[in-house]
Amino acid sequence: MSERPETLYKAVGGIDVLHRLSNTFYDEALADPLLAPVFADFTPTHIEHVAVWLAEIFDGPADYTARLGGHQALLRSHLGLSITEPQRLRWMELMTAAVDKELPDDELLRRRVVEYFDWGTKIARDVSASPAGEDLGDPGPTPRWGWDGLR
Ligand code: HEM
Repeated sequence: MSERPETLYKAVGGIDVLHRLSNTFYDEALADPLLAPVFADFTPTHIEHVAVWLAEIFDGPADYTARLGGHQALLRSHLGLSITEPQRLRWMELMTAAVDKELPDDELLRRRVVEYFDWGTKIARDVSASPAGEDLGDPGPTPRWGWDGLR
């Protein structure tokens, strides 16, 4: 078997694939009765921002930190959303389908990416229980997710 690329970012195929993943996911999420109300203030920049965040998480360029406010800004954008567990599970269901559609046919790669989403959606749900504007303190740098999960 050929060697795996060092990072999940390279293994998924880079920013264009992450952009397609984000796009496919939001097509479904915005049409979903359980999720659409949460995304009432959705703007198309969201699709690109999610792709840029994922690139950084999966060990690609740190552009979310360089131009979009980094880890703290990502957490802050979920404050006050009051995400329920059924909404988190629907988010996971739609994202897992998007992963199956857009990512290379590599079982381990897909599993690691979905594991990241499971971990990250729990954080989003927990943060979303606090009101908008809450001081989150310094959450530290953006986490990185690799072939062995969280580093
Ligand atoms: C690993 C999981 C997640 C990631 C990586 C993620 C990523 C992001 C990013 C990058 C933004 C900022 C977008 C921007 O700047 O325009 C954002 C905002 C947002 N996220 Fe998430 N998110 C996750 C989980 C969730 C979940 C589970 C929900 C709800 C069920 C959710 C709902 C939202 C909403 C409503 C916003 C603000 C909407 C807007 O700006 O239009 N997110 N998310």
